[in-house]
Amino acid sequence: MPIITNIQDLKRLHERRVPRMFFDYAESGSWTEQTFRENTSDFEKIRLRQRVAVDMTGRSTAGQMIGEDVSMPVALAPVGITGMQHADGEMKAARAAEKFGVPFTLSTMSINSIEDVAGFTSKPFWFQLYMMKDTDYISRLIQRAKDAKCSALVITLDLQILGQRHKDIKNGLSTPPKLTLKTMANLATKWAWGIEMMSAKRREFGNIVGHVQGISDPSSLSVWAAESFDPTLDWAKIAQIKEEWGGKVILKGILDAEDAKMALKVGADAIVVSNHGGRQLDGALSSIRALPSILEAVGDQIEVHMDGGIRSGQDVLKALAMGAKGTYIGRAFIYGLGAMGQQGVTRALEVIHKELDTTMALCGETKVGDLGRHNLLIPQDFEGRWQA
Ligand SMILES: Cc1cc2nc3c(=O)[nH]c(=O)nc-3n(C[C@H](O)[C@H](O)[C@H](O)COP(=O)(O)O)c2cc1C
Ligand SMILES: O=C(O)C(=O)c1ccccc1
Repeated sequence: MPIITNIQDLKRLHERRVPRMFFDYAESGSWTEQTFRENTSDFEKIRLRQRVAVDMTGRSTAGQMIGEDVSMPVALAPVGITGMQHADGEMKAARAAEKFGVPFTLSTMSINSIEDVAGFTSKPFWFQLYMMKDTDYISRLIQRAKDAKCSALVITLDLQILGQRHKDIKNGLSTPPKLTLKTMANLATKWAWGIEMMSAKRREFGNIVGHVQGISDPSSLSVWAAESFDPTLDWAKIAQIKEEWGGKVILKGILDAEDAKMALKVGADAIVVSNHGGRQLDGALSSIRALPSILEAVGDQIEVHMDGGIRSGQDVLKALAMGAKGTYIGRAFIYGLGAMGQQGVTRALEVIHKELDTTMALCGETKVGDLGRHNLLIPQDFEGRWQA
């Protein structure tokens, strides 16, 4: 087994193992990919304050997210068609998260169903909901998530239509995928992935089986999303869904202080400051740059989480020190899954945990709860350079 010391190692193995179509799908941002790039490059602009001669024994990364104990405040983000990166990828990622003591979020767009994941794990996971036009179908999904004892509903608000991702169109990514000669030639070189995929329990969208009907062009992911998702989604509907669910609600995809205030008003338990990993509105602020104004607006009244661009434990530390109470990783765990299945997700979590712990020690801190702005050196123009 290769020696893996960082997330980039897993990314390289992922790219080698998984068909181009699915690697590109995971890696892509929308349009020019500016927001996607800045999600990571803006983390680099923040520097850390080194402190010395502080007793660094007894360190712990443990904390809580929405009242649930976590071994570190890093949840697995909902990622669509995770099961195409590795057979039964959602089940494997959920189990890795459970063993590590961090939350797993199952996407509506998963290959494994809610029931598949519930049957494979013993702790409650979180379910991510996309609001679709078919309200009966949404009600059934909510009931299934309740039956599976999911402990939070994560409602994603930033994808009622799909941002354009050039590579997905060129690669013919759709349901089912368009098998061009180029795609076939590439698939032929990914035989290890193919052989393993034949053992999958599920080979179709587990949560949305039977829901892909009456679409004018089912061969395009964006046409499918545009025709299935509810474009009339508004705060009143979000309040209704919250009522129907009756449990904890996390609103994901908030990037503006005004929207954060609306989330507070509908009574969400937490929000996720997120631009969908730079896959939706290209040109939007990076998540880490959007975070301070949102914390200022609602940070003392609601739990604020963030995702986007986290590729290391140092990034996690920066987000927490900035004031986020929790973080999520998307691609960082997908690289691990694509590279080595469950073991790879575990490795991604281990890498991030180690980096977080070491960085904490070198910053003179022993508890994640003690992290704060005092640990960071933030350039003067980092905030407030873009005024509405
Ligand atoms: C391949 C891929 C698929 C995604 N699918 C979903 C999804 O189904 N639902 C959702 O709410 N977010 C989805 N996201 C967004 C992630 O939940 C998360 O916001 C993002 O990946 C964070 O950025 P990062 O990848 O830089 O960590 C997806 C992201 C990626 C990369
Ligand atoms: O790719 C995504 O980011 C995503 O959330 C999605 C949306 C529709 C279908 C599959 C995935």
